[in-house]
Formats: sequence, structure tokens, C-alpha cells
Amino acid sequence: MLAEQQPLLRTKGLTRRFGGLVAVSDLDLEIRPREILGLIGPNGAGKSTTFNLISGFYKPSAGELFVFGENCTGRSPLAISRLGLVRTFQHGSLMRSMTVGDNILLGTIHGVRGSAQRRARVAETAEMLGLTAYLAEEAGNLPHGLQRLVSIGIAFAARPKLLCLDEPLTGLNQTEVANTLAVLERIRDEFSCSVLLVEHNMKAVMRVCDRIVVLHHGQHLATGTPSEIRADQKVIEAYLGHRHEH
Ligand SMILES: Nc1ncnc2c1ncn2[C@@H]1O[C@H](COP(=O)(O)OP(=O)(O)OP(=O)(O)O)[C@@H](O)[C@H]1O
Repeated sequence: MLAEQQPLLRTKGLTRRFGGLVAVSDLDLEIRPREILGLIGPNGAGKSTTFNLISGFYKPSAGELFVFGENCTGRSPLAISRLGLVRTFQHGSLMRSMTVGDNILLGTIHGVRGSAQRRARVAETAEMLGLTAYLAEEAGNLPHGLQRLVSIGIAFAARPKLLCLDEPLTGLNQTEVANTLAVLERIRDEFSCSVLLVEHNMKAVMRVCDRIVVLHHGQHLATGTPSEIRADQKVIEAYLGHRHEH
């Protein structure tokens, strides 16, 4: 198989139990180069657990995780991030009392050598996110939507090959959502970076994702393009028929 056709990430039978509860069960999924993959499902479906398993924050109870072809099962989050998989956190990952520029600089620490190169990376990242005018502002003073973009900026400053975003649209207004989706498309198209998007905003997921994986009760329910998922009877019954946005 040609390198560019290999999935960036693949799970095989990935399982995580918490006591008697199986939060993720026997999950096979793959993330391909240059795609935005949505991970959706009702509350408690296992999305966050999957996200934590993929980024190394949880160890699987069973199954395997391959990142860029390497077996990463049981590896630490730092070891996995050094391969080029970077994640954000549901409630943002920024330092409120630091400037936007210094926040983005944090994201360059492991991946970029030399202060001039780091400054250039911060400037390029800020430009890409539309944050150049705010570089000297304290991050905590920015509107919520811009703070969320700064969190993406910190993660993207490392120039990952796979960017994993945990509910990046929560609390954003329509303009901010549209803005963030445009950023995700640029990340995919201009930097050839894949994005894993865990998100409850279905309209946004349907608009921006190339493919979508649906979980239900910790199990894989469906995978497909947005139009395939919208038309999937199992998905409509389990999820899309109800309104689970929050
Ligand atoms: N650390 C934990 N300890 C015990 N149970 C957990 C833990 N994390 C998750 N669970 C349980 O695992 C199941 C899956 O939870 P998870 O948070 O992965 O779902 P989710 O799809 O992300 O939900 P939401 O949309 O509400 O964020 C739930 O029943 C949850 O209560």
C-alpha cells in the first residue's frame, strides 16, 4: 500500500471498561490523510473515552492503537503527541493570564527549535486563525469564540499531522462557528492535516466533515459521508431523530 493511502490512525478492537461498564467496545476505526472525521453519538456514547484512548490519556482494556503505522497501544500522551497527534480539551487549553502570542508559543515548545523559528511559527499560526491583531492581548480578556481559536492555535502550532478537537464549537455563536469551520478547512487543505472532530453541533458536523463515525452505547453504529449518515436508518433511530445538541 502506498504511504499516502495508509490511515494516519487505526484502532483494532479498541475497548475500555470502567468497572462493569464498557464505555467503548471492540471499536475499529481509521482516520485517513487529509480528512475531517467527525465522531458523533448521543451523550454517554463513548466519544470522549475514544478520544482519550486515541490520544493516550486512557489505556485500553483491550485492543490496539496504531498511529502513523506504529503500534502505540499503551503509550503515553507525550509519546503519541511527538509522533504528530495533538489534541485539545473540552474546556479549552489556554492560559488566561498569558498573552495570545505566549499561549501559541507554548504549542511550539516540543516541535520547533530556536526563538526566531518559534516566533515565525507563532506569527504564521496567528495569521491562519485570524488572531494577528490579538497577539499582545491577554487571552482571558478575549471573547469566548476567540479563546476557542487560541486553544486550536496552541495545538496547531506544533503542526501536527492529526489534530484532535474535543467539542471546539460549544458555546459559539453562528458567526464564530462559521469562522472555526473555515479554519478547520484551511488546516486540512493548506497544511494537509487531518482533523478528528468530536462535536454535538450536527449542522456543523454535517457541513464540514468528509466522513463521520457514529457511536452508540460504546459501540460502532455507522461510518459514512454526511449524506450517508443522514440517510442511515439506524443512526436516525439512535441519534439524529432526537435533538442531542447542547
Ligand atoms: N472515568 C470514568 N469512570 C467511569 N465511567 C466513565 C468514565 N468516563 C466515562 N465513563 C462512562 O463511560 C460512558 C461513555 O462516556 P463518554 O464520556 O465517553 O461518552 P460521550 O459520548 O463522550 O458523552 P458526552 O457526549 O456526554 O460527552 C458513560 O456511561 C460514562 O458515564
